[in-house]
Amino acid sequence: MTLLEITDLQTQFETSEGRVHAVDGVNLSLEANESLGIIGESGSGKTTIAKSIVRLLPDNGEIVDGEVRYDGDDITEYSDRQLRKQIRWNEIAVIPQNAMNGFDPVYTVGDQIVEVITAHTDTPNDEAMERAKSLFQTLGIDEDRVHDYPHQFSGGMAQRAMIALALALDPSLLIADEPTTALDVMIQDRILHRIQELQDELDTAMIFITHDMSVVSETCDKIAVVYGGRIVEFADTETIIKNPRHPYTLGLRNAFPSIMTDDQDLVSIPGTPPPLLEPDEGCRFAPRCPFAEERCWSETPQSEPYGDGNTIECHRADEHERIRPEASKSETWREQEEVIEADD
Ligand SMILES: Nc1ncnc2c1ncn2[C@@H]1O[C@H](COP(=O)(O)OP(=O)(O)OP(=O)(O)O)[C@@H](O)[C@H]1O
Repeated sequence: MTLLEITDLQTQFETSEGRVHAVDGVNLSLEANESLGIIGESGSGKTTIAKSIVRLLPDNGEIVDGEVRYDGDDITEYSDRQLRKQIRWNEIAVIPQNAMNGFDPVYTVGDQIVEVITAHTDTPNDEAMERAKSLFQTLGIDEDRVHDYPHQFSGGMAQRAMIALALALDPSLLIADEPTTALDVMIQDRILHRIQELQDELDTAMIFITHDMSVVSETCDKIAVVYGGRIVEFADTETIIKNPRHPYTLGLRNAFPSIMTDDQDLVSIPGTPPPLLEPDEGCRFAPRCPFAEERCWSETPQSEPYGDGNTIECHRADEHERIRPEASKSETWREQEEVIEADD
Protein backbone atom coordinates (compact mmCIF):
# COMPACT_ATOMS: atom_id res chain seq x y z
CA MET A 1 0.00 0.00 0.00
CA THR A 2 1.31 3.45 -0.88
CA LEU A 3 1.63 5.48 2.31
CA LEU A 4 3.12 8.69 0.97
CA GLU A 5 2.91 10.05 -2.55
CA ILE A 6 4.52 13.38 -3.37
CA THR A 7 3.71 14.86 -6.77
CA ASP A 8 5.42 17.86 -8.37
CA LEU A 9 6.16 19.43 -4.98
CA GLN A 10 7.49 22.98 -5.15
CA THR A 11 8.55 24.80 -2.02
CA GLN A 12 10.08 28.27 -2.12
CA PHE A 13 11.60 30.73 0.33
CA GLU A 14 11.04 34.46 -0.05
CA THR A 15 14.31 36.36 0.49
CA SER A 16 15.48 39.93 -0.07
CA GLU A 17 17.34 38.69 -3.16
CA GLY A 18 14.39 36.84 -4.68
CA ARG A 19 12.75 33.45 -4.36
CA VAL A 20 14.80 30.39 -3.46
CA HIS A 21 13.40 27.35 -5.30
CA ALA A 22 14.50 24.91 -2.60
CA VAL A 23 12.21 22.07 -3.75
CA ASP A 24 11.49 22.36 -7.44
CA GLY A 25 9.22 19.65 -8.81
CA VAL A 26 9.85 16.66 -6.56
CA ASN A 27 8.05 13.33 -7.08
CA LEU A 28 8.44 10.55 -4.53
CA SER A 29 6.47 7.63 -3.23
CA LEU A 30 6.85 5.41 -0.22
CA GLU A 31 5.09 2.16 0.61
CA ALA A 32 4.00 1.31 4.17
CA ASN A 33 6.94 -0.32 6.04
CA GLU A 34 9.47 0.80 3.43
CA SER A 35 12.58 2.82 4.23
CA LEU A 36 13.71 5.56 1.90
CA GLY A 37 17.01 7.41 2.03
CA ILE A 38 17.20 10.97 0.74
CA ILE A 39 20.79 11.87 -0.04
CA GLY A 40 22.58 14.87 -1.48
CA GLU A 41 25.11 17.52 -0.51
CA SER A 42 24.33 20.30 1.92
CA GLY A 43 21.91 22.84 0.42
CA SER A 44 20.36 20.44 -2.08
CA GLY A 45 16.88 20.66 -0.51
CA LYS A 46 16.66 17.51 1.64
CA THR A 47 15.48 19.16 4.85
CA THR A 48 13.01 21.33 2.94
CA ILE A 49 11.42 18.20 1.45
CA ALA A 50 10.99 16.78 4.98
CA LYS A 51 9.65 20.03 6.42
CA SER A 52 7.23 20.38 3.51
CA ILE A 53 5.75 16.94 4.23
CA VAL A 54 4.72 17.93 7.77
CA ARG A 55 4.50 21.64 6.87
CA LEU A 56 6.93 22.81 9.51
CA LEU A 57 8.53 25.39 7.23
CA PRO A 58 10.13 28.63 8.44
CA ASP A 59 7.91 31.72 8.10
CA ASN A 60 9.43 32.77 4.76
CA GLY A 61 8.81 29.33 3.21
CA GLU A 62 5.70 28.08 1.41
CA ILE A 63 4.54 25.18 -0.70
CA VAL A 64 3.63 26.87 -3.99
CA ASP A 65 2.51 23.81 -5.92
CA GLY A 66 2.13 20.05 -5.82
CA GLU A 67 0.53 17.44 -3.63
CA VAL A 68 1.61 15.46 -0.59
CA ARG A 69 -0.78 12.52 -0.36
CA TYR A 70 -0.66 10.66 2.92
CA ASP A 71 -2.80 7.53 3.01
CA GLY A 72 -4.61 8.90 -0.04
CA ASP A 73 -5.38 12.39 1.35
CA ASP A 74 -3.66 15.54 0.06
CA ILE A 75 -2.38 16.94 3.36
CA THR A 76 -1.19 20.20 1.76
CA GLU A 77 -4.93 21.04 1.85
CA TYR A 78 -5.18 20.40 5.62
CA SER A 79 -5.46 23.31 8.02
CA ASP A 80 -2.70 23.75 10.62
CA ARG A 81 -5.08 22.44 13.25
CA GLN A 82 -5.87 19.31 11.22
CA LEU A 83 -2.18 18.67 10.67
CA ARG A 84 -1.45 19.09 14.37
CA LYS A 85 -4.34 16.90 15.48
CA GLN A 86 -4.25 14.17 12.87
CA ILE A 87 -0.84 13.98 11.26
CA ARG A 88 2.12 15.26 13.28
CA TRP A 89 3.29 12.79 15.93
CA ASN A 90 0.45 10.27 15.53
CA GLU A 91 1.01 9.56 11.85
CA ILE A 92 4.30 11.22 10.93
CA ALA A 93 7.00 11.94 13.53
CA VAL A 94 10.24 13.78 12.84
CA ILE A 95 13.57 13.12 14.59
CA PRO A 96 15.46 16.41 14.18
CA GLN A 97 19.18 16.90 13.45
CA ASN A 98 19.98 17.94 16.98
CA ALA A 99 17.95 16.38 19.78
CA MET A 100 18.81 19.15 22.21
CA ASN A 101 16.88 21.58 19.98
CA GLY A 102 13.87 19.28 20.03
CA PHE A 103 13.47 19.26 23.83
CA ASP A 104 12.33 22.09 26.04
CA PRO A 105 15.11 22.64 28.64
CA VAL A 106 12.68 23.53 31.46
CA TYR A 107 10.73 20.24 31.58
CA THR A 108 11.93 16.71 32.31
CA VAL A 109 12.20 14.48 29.26
CA GLY A 110 9.54 12.13 30.67
CA ASP A 111 7.09 14.99 31.15
CA GLN A 112 7.62 16.03 27.53
CA ILE A 113 6.82 12.51 26.32
CA VAL A 114 3.73 12.45 28.58
CA GLU A 115 2.66 15.83 27.18
CA VAL A 116 2.79 14.55 23.58
CA ILE A 117 0.82 11.40 24.51
CA THR A 118 -1.88 13.17 26.54
CA ALA A 119 -2.29 16.02 24.04
CA HIS A 120 -3.14 13.55 21.27
CA THR A 121 -4.92 10.72 23.07
CA ASP A 122 -7.19 10.12 26.07
CA THR A 123 -4.41 8.29 27.91
CA PRO A 124 -4.27 9.22 31.64
CA ASN A 125 -1.01 10.77 32.91
CA ASP A 126 0.20 7.75 34.88
CA GLU A 127 -0.27 5.41 31.91
CA ALA A 128 1.50 7.90 29.64
CA MET A 129 4.43 7.94 32.08
CA GLU A 130 4.54 4.14 32.01
CA ARG A 131 4.64 4.35 28.22
CA ALA A 132 7.52 6.87 28.43
CA LYS A 133 9.44 4.45 30.68
CA SER A 134 8.86 1.52 28.38
CA LEU A 135 9.99 3.61 25.38
CA PHE A 136 13.17 4.47 27.30
CA GLN A 137 13.79 0.76 27.84
CA THR A 138 13.21 0.09 24.13
CA LEU A 139 15.92 2.61 23.35
CA GLY A 140 18.27 1.18 25.97
CA ILE A 141 17.96 4.06 28.47
CA ASP A 142 17.43 3.39 32.19
CA GLU A 143 13.72 4.07 32.83
CA ASP A 144 14.44 6.20 35.92
CA ARG A 145 16.01 8.78 33.65
CA VAL A 146 12.54 9.91 32.53
CA HIS A 147 12.79 12.27 35.53
CA ASP A 148 15.96 13.95 34.19
CA TYR A 149 16.14 17.26 32.35
CA PRO A 150 17.53 17.35 28.80
CA HIS A 151 20.84 18.93 29.91
CA GLN A 152 21.50 15.89 32.13
CA PHE A 153 21.71 13.69 29.02
CA SER A 154 24.79 13.07 26.86
CA GLY A 155 24.39 13.83 23.13
CA GLY A 156 23.86 10.17 22.21
CA MET A 157 21.37 9.59 24.99
CA ALA A 158 19.43 12.76 24.14
CA GLN A 159 19.22 11.55 20.55
CA ARG A 160 17.87 8.18 21.74
CA ALA A 161 15.37 9.95 24.00
CA MET A 162 14.28 11.99 20.97
CA ILE A 163 13.66 8.75 19.08
CA ALA A 164 11.60 7.54 22.08
CA LEU A 165 9.56 10.76 21.86
CA ALA A 166 9.08 10.29 18.11
CA LEU A 167 7.78 6.75 18.73
CA ALA A 168 5.43 7.82 21.54
CA LEU A 169 2.26 7.60 19.45
CA ASP A 170 3.24 4.70 17.19
CA PRO A 171 3.57 6.76 14.01
CA SER A 172 3.28 5.04 10.63
CA LEU A 173 6.10 7.17 9.22
CA LEU A 174 9.29 8.30 10.92
CA ILE A 175 11.39 11.01 9.31
CA ALA A 176 14.96 11.16 10.61
CA ASP A 177 16.88 14.24 9.43
CA GLU A 178 20.63 13.54 9.79
CA PRO A 179 19.80 12.04 13.20
CA THR A 180 23.34 11.24 14.23
CA THR A 181 25.67 13.75 12.55
CA ALA A 182 26.35 15.64 15.78
CA LEU A 183 27.52 12.44 17.52
CA ASP A 184 30.79 10.55 17.54
CA VAL A 185 31.15 7.70 15.07
CA MET A 186 30.79 4.78 17.52
CA ILE A 187 27.59 6.21 19.00
CA GLN A 188 26.31 7.07 15.52
CA ASP A 189 26.71 3.46 14.53
CA ARG A 190 24.90 2.15 17.57
CA ILE A 191 21.98 4.54 17.13
CA LEU A 192 21.67 3.79 13.42
CA HIS A 193 21.51 0.09 14.18
CA ARG A 194 18.86 0.65 16.81
CA ILE A 195 16.77 2.74 14.40
CA GLN A 196 17.04 -0.02 11.84
CA GLU A 197 16.01 -2.71 14.34
CA LEU A 198 13.10 -0.60 15.53
CA GLN A 199 11.89 -0.05 12.01
CA ASP A 200 11.78 -3.82 11.50
CA GLU A 201 10.18 -4.49 14.88
CA LEU A 202 7.55 -1.78 14.67
CA ASP A 203 6.74 -2.01 10.96
CA THR A 204 7.11 1.72 10.52
CA ALA A 205 7.91 3.40 7.22
CA MET A 206 10.97 5.59 7.40
CA ILE A 207 12.59 8.48 5.57
CA PHE A 208 16.25 8.85 6.34
CA ILE A 209 17.89 12.11 5.34
CA THR A 210 21.67 12.23 5.11
CA HIS A 211 24.62 13.43 3.07
CA ASP A 212 26.41 10.15 3.84
CA MET A 213 25.83 7.47 1.23
CA SER A 214 27.31 4.74 3.42
CA VAL A 215 24.58 5.34 6.04
CA VAL A 216 21.67 4.85 3.64
CA SER A 217 23.34 1.92 1.91
CA GLU A 218 22.95 -0.03 5.16
CA THR A 219 19.61 1.30 6.32
CA CYS A 220 17.29 1.87 3.37
CA ASP A 221 15.32 -0.10 0.76
CA LYS A 222 15.29 2.78 -1.72
CA ILE A 223 17.31 5.92 -2.26
CA ALA A 224 16.36 9.30 -3.74
CA VAL A 225 19.32 11.38 -4.84
CA VAL A 226 18.59 15.11 -4.56
CA TYR A 227 20.40 17.86 -6.41
CA GLY A 228 19.36 21.47 -6.87
CA GLY A 229 15.91 20.87 -5.38
CA ARG A 230 15.11 17.96 -7.69
CA ILE A 231 15.27 14.17 -7.41
CA VAL A 232 17.86 13.40 -10.09
CA GLU A 233 17.78 9.64 -9.52
CA PHE A 234 15.48 7.34 -7.56
CA ALA A 235 16.07 3.60 -7.30
CA ASP A 236 16.37 0.60 -5.04
CA THR A 237 19.48 0.74 -2.86
CA GLU A 238 21.34 -1.99 -4.73
CA THR A 239 20.97 -0.15 -8.02
CA ILE A 240 22.10 3.16 -6.50
CA ILE A 241 25.17 1.53 -4.97
CA LYS A 242 26.14 -0.83 -7.79
CA ASN A 243 24.67 0.49 -11.03
CA PRO A 244 23.54 4.09 -10.75
CA ARG A 245 23.05 6.03 -13.96
CA HIS A 246 23.20 9.70 -13.01
CA PRO A 247 26.66 11.32 -13.11
CA TYR A 248 25.86 13.03 -9.80
CA THR A 249 25.05 9.69 -8.12
CA LEU A 250 28.23 8.25 -9.62
CA GLY A 251 30.20 11.21 -8.26
CA LEU A 252 28.66 10.91 -4.79
CA ARG A 253 29.47 7.22 -4.74
CA ASN A 254 33.15 7.97 -5.39
CA ALA A 255 33.17 10.16 -2.29
CA PHE A 256 32.30 7.08 -0.18
CA PRO A 257 34.71 4.40 -1.41
CA SER A 258 33.94 2.23 1.62
CA ILE A 259 30.66 1.18 -0.01
CA MET A 260 32.41 0.04 -3.20
CA THR A 261 33.84 -3.39 -3.70
CA ASP A 262 36.76 -2.39 -5.92
CA ASP A 263 39.82 -0.48 -4.84
CA GLN A 264 39.26 3.15 -5.52
CA ASP A 265 40.52 6.63 -4.69
CA LEU A 266 38.35 8.96 -2.69
CA VAL A 267 37.39 11.72 -5.11
CA SER A 268 34.97 14.49 -4.31
CA ILE A 269 32.82 16.15 -6.94
CA PRO A 270 34.53 19.41 -7.95
CA GLY A 271 32.66 22.71 -7.49
CA THR A 272 29.72 23.45 -5.22
CA PRO A 273 25.93 22.95 -5.39
CA PRO A 274 24.08 25.75 -7.21
CA PRO A 275 22.32 28.63 -5.49
CA LEU A 276 18.62 27.96 -5.93
CA LEU A 277 17.64 31.57 -6.47
CA GLU A 278 15.37 31.76 -9.56
CA PRO A 279 17.20 28.91 -11.38
CA ASP A 280 17.66 29.01 -15.19
CA GLU A 281 16.63 26.31 -17.64
CA GLY A 282 19.10 23.45 -18.07
CA CYS A 283 20.40 20.63 -15.91
CA ARG A 284 21.52 22.07 -12.57
CA PHE A 285 24.41 19.66 -12.39
CA ALA A 286 25.80 20.65 -15.84
CA PRO A 287 28.48 23.08 -14.50
CA ARG A 288 30.03 20.28 -12.41
CA CYS A 289 29.33 17.36 -14.74
CA PRO A 290 32.19 15.87 -16.78
CA PHE A 291 29.62 14.51 -19.25
CA ALA A 292 27.60 17.67 -19.90
CA GLU A 293 26.93 18.49 -23.54
CA GLU A 294 25.22 21.45 -25.18
CA ARG A 295 21.58 20.58 -24.48
CA CYS A 296 22.38 19.94 -20.80
CA TRP A 297 22.98 23.68 -20.45
CA SER A 298 19.77 24.76 -22.14
CA GLU A 299 17.10 22.09 -21.53
CA THR A 300 16.03 20.90 -18.09
CA PRO A 301 15.99 17.08 -18.21
CA GLN A 302 12.72 15.45 -17.17
CA SER A 303 12.24 12.34 -15.07
CA GLU A 304 12.36 9.11 -17.14
CA PRO A 305 11.55 5.64 -15.81
CA TYR A 306 14.11 2.82 -15.92
CA GLY A 307 14.26 -0.69 -14.48
CA ASP A 308 11.64 -1.63 -11.92
CA GLY A 309 10.13 1.66 -10.71
CA ASN A 310 13.39 3.65 -10.89
CA THR A 311 13.64 7.14 -12.37
CA ILE A 312 16.41 9.35 -13.69
CA GLU A 313 16.71 12.95 -14.87
CA CYS A 314 19.64 13.08 -17.26
CA HIS A 315 19.83 13.76 -21.00
CA ARG A 316 22.54 11.13 -21.32
CA ALA A 317 20.85 8.42 -19.23
CA ASP A 318 20.85 5.98 -22.19
CA GLU A 319 24.65 6.13 -22.33
CA HIS A 320 25.10 4.85 -18.78
CA GLU A 321 27.06 1.73 -19.81
CA ARG A 322 29.75 3.98 -21.25
CA ILE A 323 29.51 6.77 -18.68
CA ARG A 324 29.69 4.57 -15.55
CA PRO A 325 33.28 3.30 -16.00
CA GLU A 326 34.43 6.80 -17.00
CA ALA A 327 32.81 8.27 -13.89
CA SER A 328 34.58 5.84 -11.57
CA LYS A 329 37.98 7.14 -12.71
CA SER A 330 39.43 9.88 -10.57
CA GLU A 331 41.00 11.57 -13.67
CA THR A 332 37.53 12.23 -15.08
CA TRP A 333 36.64 14.40 -12.08
CA ARG A 334 40.09 15.95 -11.77
CA GLU A 335 39.86 17.09 -15.40
CA GLN A 336 36.45 18.57 -14.68
CA GLU A 337 37.94 20.39 -11.70
CA GLU A 338 40.46 21.99 -14.07
CA VAL A 339 37.64 23.04 -16.41
CA ILE A 340 35.80 24.67 -13.46
CA GLU A 341 38.96 26.44 -12.25
CA ALA A 342 39.74 27.70 -15.78
CA ASP A 343 36.19 29.13 -16.03
CA ASP A 344 36.50 31.04 -12.73
N1 LIG B 1 14.58 29.90 5.71
C1 LIG B 1 15.23 29.93 4.54
N2 LIG B 1 15.27 31.06 3.81
C2 LIG B 1 15.90 31.11 2.61
N3 LIG B 1 16.52 30.07 2.05
C3 LIG B 1 16.51 28.91 2.72
C4 LIG B 1 15.88 28.78 4.00
N4 LIG B 1 16.06 27.50 4.43
C5 LIG B 1 16.76 26.86 3.47
N5 LIG B 1 17.04 27.70 2.44
C6 LIG B 1 17.74 27.39 1.18
O1 LIG B 1 17.05 26.33 0.56
C7 LIG B 1 17.98 25.44 -0.08
C8 LIG B 1 17.75 24.03 0.44
O2 LIG B 1 18.08 23.98 1.82
P1 LIG B 1 17.90 22.66 2.70
O3 LIG B 1 18.22 23.02 4.11
O4 LIG B 1 16.59 22.05 2.40
O5 LIG B 1 19.05 21.74 2.12
P2 LIG B 1 19.68 20.43 2.74
O6 LIG B 1 20.00 19.56 1.59
O7 LIG B 1 18.78 19.88 3.78
O8 LIG B 1 21.01 20.96 3.41
P3 LIG B 1 21.65 20.60 4.85
O9 LIG B 1 22.20 19.21 4.68
O10 LIG B 1 22.72 21.63 4.98
O11 LIG B 1 20.55 20.71 5.86
C9 LIG B 1 19.37 25.99 0.22
O12 LIG B 1 19.77 26.76 -0.90
C10 LIG B 1 19.16 26.87 1.43
O13 LIG B 1 20.09 27.92 1.45
